[in-house]
Amino acid sequence: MTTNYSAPLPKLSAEKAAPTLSIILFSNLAVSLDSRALILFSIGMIILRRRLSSDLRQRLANLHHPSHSFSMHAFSQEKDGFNSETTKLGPPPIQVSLTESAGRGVFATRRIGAGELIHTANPLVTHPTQSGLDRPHVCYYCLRRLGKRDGVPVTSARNGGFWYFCSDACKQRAKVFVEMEKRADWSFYDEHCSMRQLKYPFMVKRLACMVISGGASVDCLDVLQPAYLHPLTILEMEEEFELLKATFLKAQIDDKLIAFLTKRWYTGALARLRINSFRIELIGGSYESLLASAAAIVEGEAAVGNAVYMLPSFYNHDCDPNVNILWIENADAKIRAIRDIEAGEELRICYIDASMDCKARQVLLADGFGFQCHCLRCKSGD
Ligand SMILES: C[S@@+](CC[C@H](N)C(=O)[O-])C[C@H]1O[C@@H](n2cnc3c(N)ncnc32)[C@H](O)[C@@H]1O
Repeated sequence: MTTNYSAPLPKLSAEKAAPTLSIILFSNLAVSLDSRALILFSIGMIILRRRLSSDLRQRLANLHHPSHSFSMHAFSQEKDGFNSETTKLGPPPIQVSLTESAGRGVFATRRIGAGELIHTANPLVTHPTQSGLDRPHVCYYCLRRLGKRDGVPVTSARNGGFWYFCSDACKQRAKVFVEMEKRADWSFYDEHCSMRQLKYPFMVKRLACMVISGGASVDCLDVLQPAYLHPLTILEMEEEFELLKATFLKAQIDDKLIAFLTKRWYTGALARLRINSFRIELIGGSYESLLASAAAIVEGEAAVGNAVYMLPSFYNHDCDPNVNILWIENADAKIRAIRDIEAGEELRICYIDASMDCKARQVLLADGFGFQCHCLRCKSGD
């Protein structure tokens, strides 16, 4: 992790803001009490305020302390992409804290056994690969493969094509971006990005549509670490930005709704997607989709799309990881321990193909993620 890291710290969760709210509520209640009760109440309030303000002071101090960390309980209070499976089981046994040299990382809060499902995560934004759009065989929302026996795909007319969904539920959920996509002619933007084989601009387009229709907050990716962008890359991104903005303007989307759409927002979103997005390769599902996956691998199209998540974005890399991330039948991620992990140990995934040799891994990590890997495997030259 680079020393000039400057990603913003996570915001206080609803739970952490609660003490301030309770002071206001108690103060209003005091108006209806008689004078004796009011004196007793006031003394109680002074004690309570002292306790609460020292609690708040401590929390603020923790935020600025180098060992700043936040538990998964704070995350599960937010709309961050956890699915019900995780919340039903309670907070996962991990916390995000600062590492010595790799920025923030994920640490075990208790011993985790080999094979244990640590947590699951739903994506914040997904997008199918280009081949999935040209010859639709994955759900436009959840990226599930559309096998013949998976039910008749629910389709929706699109400019010159169709959106394919695996179910009515996905079709409903996709409304937050599809309704906005339907209103515009994307031919220039899509062609520009497809010709350059770009994938992340499609995710930013989807995110922009979600923000406009109220399906995502404008700053939902801000907490993630941004990649360093070369000035020439920024220039190229600004060209894409102009096309995106022109598309919305041509579709006569209200100026107020697209006020957030600035060069800064666009490049900021891309900078975050570059190092935090996952390439989704499915490993299972129905017999039909297993066959479809096998056929796709033979054709060299193992990936069904890309997706970005909140919590999985905090996992650092190791060429010999102790955790892996799996996608069984759609873009919902499962994070599983590969071996036994002790309490306090950092959980790391492998960002790249671990079967490559040391030199190739080092080059890929430096070029793609901007860091030099010093993991034990790299140190041993393996
Ligand atoms: C997906 S983010 C991981 C979370 C990140 N550390 C943070 O604070 O948000 C990927 C970035 O983390 C840093 N990183 C991840 N693994 C690392 C490692 N093994 N050594 C140094 N930096 C690492 C790099 O800056 C990389 O671009």
